[in-house]
Parts: sequence; C-alpha cells; structure tokens
Amino acid sequence: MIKADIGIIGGSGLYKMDALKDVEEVQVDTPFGAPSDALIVGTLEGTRVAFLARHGRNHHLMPSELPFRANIYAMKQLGVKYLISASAVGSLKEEAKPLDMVVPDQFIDRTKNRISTFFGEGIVAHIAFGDPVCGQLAGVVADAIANLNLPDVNLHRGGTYICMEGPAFSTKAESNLYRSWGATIIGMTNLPEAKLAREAEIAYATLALVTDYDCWHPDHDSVTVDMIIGNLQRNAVNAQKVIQETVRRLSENPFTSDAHSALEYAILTPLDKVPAATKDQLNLLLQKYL
Ligand SMILES: CSC[C@H]1O[C@H](OP(=O)(O)O)[C@H](O)[C@@H]1O
Ligand SMILES: Nc1ncnc2[nH]cnc12
Repeated sequence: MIKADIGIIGGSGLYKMDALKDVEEVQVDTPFGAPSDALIVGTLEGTRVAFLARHGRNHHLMPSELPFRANIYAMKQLGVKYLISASAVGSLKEEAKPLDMVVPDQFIDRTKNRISTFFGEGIVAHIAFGDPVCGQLAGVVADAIANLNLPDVNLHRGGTYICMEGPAFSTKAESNLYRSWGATIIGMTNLPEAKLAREAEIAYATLALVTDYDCWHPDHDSVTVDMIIGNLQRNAVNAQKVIQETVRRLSENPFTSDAHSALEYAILTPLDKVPAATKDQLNLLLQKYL
C-alpha cells in the first residue's frame, strides 16, 4: 500500500517538485471520482510525501472545475496528516508585494459554485471553522520561510485570503470592497480545500505566493496572466525551497493538531441511522467513530 505523511498541493506555476526521490506516480480512485491528476509520491528530506498539481500538470482545470473532494479524499487515502497548499494570489495590500509570501490565517468565501463538504446523503456534520487553517502547521511554514531568507521575498504571517469564484479576475469595485474589509490576498482555490481538509481531519495550511496587485493599485496595471507569468516561475522556485524546509521541520517535529480530531463533536446524525451506502462512501472519515 502506497502511503505518505505529508501532502503538497501545487497551484498555478507549481506543477511538480523537482527534489522528490524514489518517485511513484499513483492513479488514485476515490468515491468522489478522480483527482485533478495522478499523485506523485516521493521522498523529500527522508519522508514520503504526495504531490498533486491542483489544475493538472498541464493546467487544464479551471478553479470552478476542480475536483476538490476527490483531491482531499485521495490525500486521506494515502494517509496524509499534514497538507501544504501552495497558491498564487493577488495582493490587496501595498505592503504585500509581488514575490512576497503570505501564510494566511483567515478566509472569506466569495465562491458561488463549489461543493465544500463530504457530508449529506443522510449524514449531517458541522465542523468548527473559526480558525480555518492549522495554526501549528502555518507556524512551521512561516518559520521555514523566515529561516530561508530568500532574496526579494518578505514574509507576512497571518492575513485574510478572499476566495473568489473566477475565472475572470475581480472588478476594481470588488477589489476595493475586499480592501475595505481588511483582506490581504485574493485567489480562487483555497477555501474549499481548507474546509474539506478539516472534515477529513487533515491539518491544512496555505503558502500564498504573491504574483500581482490585482486591479486596485493606482501605480500598477490590472492583473493579466501575461503580466504574472514571470512571477509565477520565480515563485515556483521559491515555493519548492519553502516546502522542502517545511517538510524537514515537520519530519523532525511532528505534532498532533486539533484538526486531527475535527469530527469528534461535529457529527449530528447517529451513526447507526446513516444509510449504509453513505457510511461506505465515507468509511475513511467515519471508521474511527464507528
Ligand atoms: C494564475 S492566475 C489565477 C489562478 O491562480 C491561482 O491558482 P492557484 O490557487 O491554484 O495557485 C488562482 O486561484 C487562480 O486559479
Ligand atoms: N489577482 C488575482 N485574483 C485572483 N486570483 C489570483 N491568483 C493570482 N492573482 C490573482
């Protein structure tokens, strides 16, 4: 059975991890369909890790098309306990410059069209989500960034990530509205992942890599893909260094997170009243509570 302790989801620009050794490509099937791509399981800093390109290795899936449930369930099937999500983001604050890294601690949901729960079909659960990322894992990621001292990269500990539907970027009115809410960064992918990871009792943290100033900044042109391609490439190199350092630190100091028992008091439906087909489908999440 192929196993990995740490999962890595690579976003725009990060389609592979060059430093992985003893690599196996695993086609994982889940009750929620196929993930975005094969999972690449390999050794990094002596630990087995599983890498998944969120949009597929050729970036063929839009944010609204991503199989979020399959992606998180596939990680769970491999035994992943810690999940690091690398993501390209626009900046909503002057001080968060392109190439900077933000480790957010909050999200605001502006998506319209995402399935963000494994529950339903005869079972109801409400996970606590006041602190949507695992503070311990976020701390390890932030410490890794601080320790690396990458040129032209400032670290921002904490901040709010607006998750919009896309695929079009925001209007200036929207961008300024999010700024008035005090948000730090904007992207299109991380909130459904964070919710599903919490339901799957996987500790989740975001490594947000700033590519642009969205469209609010008077001294910068509005974001276009063409404009951010160079930053995506530089960010991908930096992200791999941060992920490697994070994995090294995690392997040396593994921890138990509240996320690892998130379902303990979340399920309202008596488990003996849950339809058998639903119980089967969610077996991996429910087995420890049966
Ligand atoms: C490359 S511009 C928009 C695109 O980038 C972000 O992707 P990811 O979060 O997967 O790194 C953003 O969410 C959009 O999908
Ligand atoms: N400005 C932006 N808005 C939404 N997602 C992004 N990903 C990178 N830059 C972005």
